[in-house]
Amino acid sequence: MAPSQTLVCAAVLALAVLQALASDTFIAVVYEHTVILPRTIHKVSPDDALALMNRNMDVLEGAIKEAAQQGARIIVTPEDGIYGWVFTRETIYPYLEDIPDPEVNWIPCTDPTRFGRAPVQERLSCMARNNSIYVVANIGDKKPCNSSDPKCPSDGRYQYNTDVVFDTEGKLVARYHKYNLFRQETQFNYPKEPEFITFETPFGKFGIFTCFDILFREPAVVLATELQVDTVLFPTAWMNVLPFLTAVEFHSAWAMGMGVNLLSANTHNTIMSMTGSGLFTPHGPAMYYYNSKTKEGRLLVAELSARPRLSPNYPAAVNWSSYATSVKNYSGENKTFPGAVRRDIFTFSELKHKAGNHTVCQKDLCCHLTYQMSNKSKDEVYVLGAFDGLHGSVIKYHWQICTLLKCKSTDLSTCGQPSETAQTKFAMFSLSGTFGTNYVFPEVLYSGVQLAPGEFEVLSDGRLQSKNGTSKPLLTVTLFGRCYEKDLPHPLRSFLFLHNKKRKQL
Ligand SMILES: CC(C)(CO)[C@@H](O)C(=O)NCCC(=O)NCCS
Repeated sequence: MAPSQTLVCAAVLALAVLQALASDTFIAVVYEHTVILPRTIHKVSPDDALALMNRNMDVLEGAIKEAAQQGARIIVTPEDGIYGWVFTRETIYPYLEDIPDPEVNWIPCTDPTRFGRAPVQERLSCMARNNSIYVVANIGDKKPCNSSDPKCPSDGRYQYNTDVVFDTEGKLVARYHKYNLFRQETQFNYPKEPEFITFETPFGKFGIFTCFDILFREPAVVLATELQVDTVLFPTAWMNVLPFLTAVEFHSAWAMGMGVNLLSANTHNTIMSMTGSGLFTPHGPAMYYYNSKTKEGRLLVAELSARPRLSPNYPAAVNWSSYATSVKNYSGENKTFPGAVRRDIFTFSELKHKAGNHTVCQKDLCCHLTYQMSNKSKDEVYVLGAFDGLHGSVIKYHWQICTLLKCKSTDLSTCGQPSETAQTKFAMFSLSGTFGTNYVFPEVLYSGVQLAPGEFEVLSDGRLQSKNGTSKPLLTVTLFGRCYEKDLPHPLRSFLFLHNKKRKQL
């Protein structure tokens, strides 16, 4: 055979083998872990730090074994799941390890000292290897630097909030440094550039990012649209915020809006309002958990499609403004009034009747609603709301929101305040808006912060509508739009940079 023929044969063979190994579906697990927190805010010894991390890893090991027994190929554990979040730069230091670039081909379980002391990576690697399962965890990376690097912090090291993935042999296959740090995370540095981390498996192409990242373009949207991942791994420590940003509500909406699977493992801490994990698909949640009452974590198992993408050009396949720009405004006699959802001033219009059509507009956004309530209770008020503007006090990013919302009480000044329960079911709703973006996330939230799997759909003309009415009372139906190109530059990135430089000069 000519060399070129041999090459072709090898390629064909390799493809055949890959196809035989590839599966249409796979079982995945996310574990909502109640993190055991350090008992002191003071700096501890490396041994004490490891002891605390081992207590958390003891619990995670139980979850990993259980996941493997249930046939899962991959398990996701939460952000800050091994040591918590109450730290300064100094006090987190004993918890950190140097995490190498996965291209070094390292199995910590079989070669634990190759890159210095790394007991956490060793144990995670062994848990993956001994149970033949991909393990996804969140730990801290430290990278020494010196004055030859003008951005090197004064204490001589970078510290990163880091996701790691170990494959079924225990090999480190992915390392991701969190790009969009949340405000209190001063123990960590921002990476200089966003990282777009992916890896291939027989059950699809995976991407990874963490928590606050999900609200921004880089790396989250780029992974889904340009790098075309099938499933996103998402360790998080998410603090629920009603009405639009509870964990299960927004994370399920992101999976639908982007047309990918999202495996979201949240930390469980009811005092911090952290609960809500799930295995979310483009068609809705396969499994989810929200419990603000118990202290217990929860293992969630579901079988997912390995190739869930609806089309290669999703989400552009949905024209979010098509319907809304084609209809006339339902103006009528409806008065509008302003109301605050936290600091954002929405334009609201009360749904006074049992059924009807409404339009409200703010700036460039007009929202249309057609609805029918099953019962119109005197004790409850619903509004249609619109918001088009910058959200956030420190980090400012642009939202366009259309929402059907239950007010906290019958007093209209409470519209937009958090409300967890409702009594009114809807026989139908259809919500649309004149969005200036392709990135719109459809949320439906029922009383008790419950999702509505299979009970609503998004049409290609951008309408979010019920299929057969709502099986439970409704808290909110929301089209959550993000205009990434109108976001302001991140103020904290440069602030922390200058801050570190100044500390160095002192
Ligand atoms: C929901 C949201 C965004 C509202 O401002 C906020 O409550 C939230 O949970 N942000 C992400 C939190 C995060 O990155 N945690 C990791 C370190 S504690």
